[in-house]
Amino acid sequence: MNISAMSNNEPLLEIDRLKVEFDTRRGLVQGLRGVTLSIGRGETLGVVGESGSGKSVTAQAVMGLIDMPGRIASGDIRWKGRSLLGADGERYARDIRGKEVAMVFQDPMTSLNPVLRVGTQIGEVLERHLGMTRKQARTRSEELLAAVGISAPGRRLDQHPHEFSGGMRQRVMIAMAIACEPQLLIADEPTTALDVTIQAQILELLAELQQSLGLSIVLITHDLGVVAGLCHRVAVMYAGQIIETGQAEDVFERPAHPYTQGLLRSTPRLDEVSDRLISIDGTPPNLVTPPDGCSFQQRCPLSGEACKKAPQLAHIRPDAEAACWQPSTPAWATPLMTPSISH
Ligand SMILES: Nc1ncnc2c1ncn2[C@@H]1O[C@H](COP(=O)(O)OP(=O)(O)OP(=O)(O)O)[C@@H](O)[C@H]1O
Repeated sequence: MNISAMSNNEPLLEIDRLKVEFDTRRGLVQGLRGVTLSIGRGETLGVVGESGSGKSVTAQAVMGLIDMPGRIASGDIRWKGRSLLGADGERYARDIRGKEVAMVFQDPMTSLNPVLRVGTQIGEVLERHLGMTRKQARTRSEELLAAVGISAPGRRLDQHPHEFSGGMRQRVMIAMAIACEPQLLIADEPTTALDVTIQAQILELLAELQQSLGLSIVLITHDLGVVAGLCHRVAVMYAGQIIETGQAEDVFERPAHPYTQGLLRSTPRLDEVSDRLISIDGTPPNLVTPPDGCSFQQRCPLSGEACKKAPQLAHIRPDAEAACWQPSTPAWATPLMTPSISH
């Protein structure tokens, strides 16, 4: 399917009941246990959850970065309606990864080559993917550094990564990621390694780029504050599954899943003075032997008999879904719909 044949609100990326496993000495780790997600054009989706919930594996699967001992066990990943899996899909995926879909990682130092000048590294992307000459690539690299807010870009191109601060290195990574004018940028904890002021600047840059380039962004983070500032929609992950999803503002105002409520209680709010943050008791389940029923039941204050059966994501409001037998919201919030299975 080509772009012109697509309607504007058709999703760019669809992840469909994706299961990813890792064959380890501890046993078969079920990293993703049936993840379904879609991202529309110009949309920013926040993917949140505790460590080990499956956020990075979801991104890696889209980028084709699941290596041994991991494998995609079942499900599908589609870009503009076409699968990226299987022999045909792999060929298609090679054409779009790094070009139409690009990724930024948490630690730029692991992605940048320390011995090559920054200009050489950005230029290499432009020469390889866009067939530019060295001279064209140099001019474009300078424009890209300027676009991500790096001053004196011509001089900076001749420097090595260690001559840049952490925030500036992340800007370089963003410049490389947008070099081929992608439609989707996946950012995996892009600000976690940075201090708070620099974090805010990088998030502001992402928001600006989204506006100016019409980018869709998947922002992976464990920080709900980051999502609130930047994202239209949010997907909350727990133990390899999405347990709540909806418009970001809506989910933050009316979290329905007890896990989302716990995450929100453990996030500091600017408009509230609190002595102490409440953390969620307990630890996530072992993904070698996940529980039969709801994966949150051992930690859930509302857990009951029904939770011995696994809940599916179900509509709780027209625009929001939760995987919980007893979704609840604060008394002042819009009443919930009777759960109806949607997948
Ligand atoms: N290479 C691997 N080998 C074995 N297990 C893996 C591998 N990569 C991921 N996993 C497992 O898959 C699950 C999901 O991991 P993932 O890295 O996606 O979590 P995450 O939510 O991104 O956490 P973090 O915030 O710590 O990055 C975890 O149980 C993890 O141990």
